[in-house]
Amino acid sequence: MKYDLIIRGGNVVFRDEIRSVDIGIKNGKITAIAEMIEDHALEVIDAKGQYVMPGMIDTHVHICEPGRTEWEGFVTGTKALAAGGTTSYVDMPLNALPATIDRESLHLKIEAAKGKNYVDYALYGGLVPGNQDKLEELSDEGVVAYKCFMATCGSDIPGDFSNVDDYTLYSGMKKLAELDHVLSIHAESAIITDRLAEEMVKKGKTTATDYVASRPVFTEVDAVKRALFLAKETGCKLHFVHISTAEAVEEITKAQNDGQDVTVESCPHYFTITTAQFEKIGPVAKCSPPLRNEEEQGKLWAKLIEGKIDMLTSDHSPCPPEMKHSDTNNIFEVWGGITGSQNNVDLMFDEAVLKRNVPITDFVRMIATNPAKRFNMPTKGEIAISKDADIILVNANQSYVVKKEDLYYRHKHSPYIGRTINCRVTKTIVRGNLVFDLEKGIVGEPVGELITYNKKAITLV
Ligand SMILES: NC(=O)NC(NC(N)=O)C(=O)[O-]
Ligand SMILES: [Zn+2]
Ligand SMILES: [Zn+2]
Repeated sequence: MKYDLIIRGGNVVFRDEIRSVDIGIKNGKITAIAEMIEDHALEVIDAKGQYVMPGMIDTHVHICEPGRTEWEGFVTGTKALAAGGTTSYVDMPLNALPATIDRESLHLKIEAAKGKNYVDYALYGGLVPGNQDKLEELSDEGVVAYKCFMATCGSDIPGDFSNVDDYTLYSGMKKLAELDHVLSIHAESAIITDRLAEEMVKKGKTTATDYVASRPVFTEVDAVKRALFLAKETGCKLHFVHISTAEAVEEITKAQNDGQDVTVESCPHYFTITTAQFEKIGPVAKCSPPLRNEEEQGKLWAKLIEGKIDMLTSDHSPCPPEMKHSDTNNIFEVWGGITGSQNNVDLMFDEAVLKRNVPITDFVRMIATNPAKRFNMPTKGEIAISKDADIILVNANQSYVVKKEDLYYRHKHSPYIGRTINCRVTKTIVRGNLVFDLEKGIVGEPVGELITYNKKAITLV
């Protein structure tokens, strides 16, 4: 048989246009794109009336396995990703125990992940105080990028992740510039936000709005500017994770225009939940940087519409429900992190494309093409001949309400429960394998494979 699978008659989203064509797939790759593929295939999917696009590459996911599998594991986490239209993700180096900060911990991650992923996955290495001499071995083992925190994220648990001091940030950047790797940064000023939080709690101000006020816009902008300055000094490539303010995006755009190699991501929650809504929804919507007010959110939307946001990610940072509970209703005491990866594609397609007329080609650039480019996945991110057949079908005329029982997460809480979304991912295909079908749910075995990027091997070739 010439093809294993043919996807027929969908509105296929290419780099710069949408065309109604058939896609032929053989051995996990796209091998034909034509108005009409005459041949037969083992399987045929009728995509008429639906958008056919590259699956999302969610480059910001915290799977907490090994060590904190009770928060989220590979099986549950990647079922949620598959059901939401993600075909590859990058796992963050923190929230598992140990954190992924050297060869040994990376090997533990790789072992723990084997045979449990429903979608393809790549790994981040961490930059933390004291591990500068481990960055190279992480690169040799195939991490696709590095991650550090400028905000406080320390815990006393041995093996856990910690944030960088300025020296670590500087010297880490120097080393990563040498290794020619991207450093991703959680950019918030640790010193200022920690002190503001302390003051709030002392005054008994412990609501969601008080929490947001303890992490003002300028604390994100300040950290972004400092990181950009050090990156200029060291020549390090940067990526800013979960940026929540237009002002920070502006600083990043300026640096890009100045020739700095820097990219920026933001997440669905910053576009869809305001501070006032956070106050109503409660702790499940707590994250850092925090959810902003309506005016800030509007400015961030303007940046997305202008094309200044390179990519969208979930920052899926799950935890057990008890960690989202405070007996005294003190928001500062609960876990900061949103469980949201199952609603990346549908929610943002609805809000950006259907409601705000963002071109679908721009949307696909943000969810797939740009992340593949930035995080070194040359076989992914586009519907084109010889690329991996990582494909999703989206029905733009199918509304649904997010229900707890439809979520695949280990812990079925999410700020989007009860929300109506006006489109739906109906099928997710990873390298030619159907892994999610709206009618059947998750199908088949966990086919996800590890994506590695070995800089040394590539330069030697
Ligand atoms: N430890 C975390 O997972 N933190 C995450 N938490 C958020 N975003 O609230 C993050 O990425 O910063
Ligand atoms: Zn973060
Ligand atoms: Zn995160």
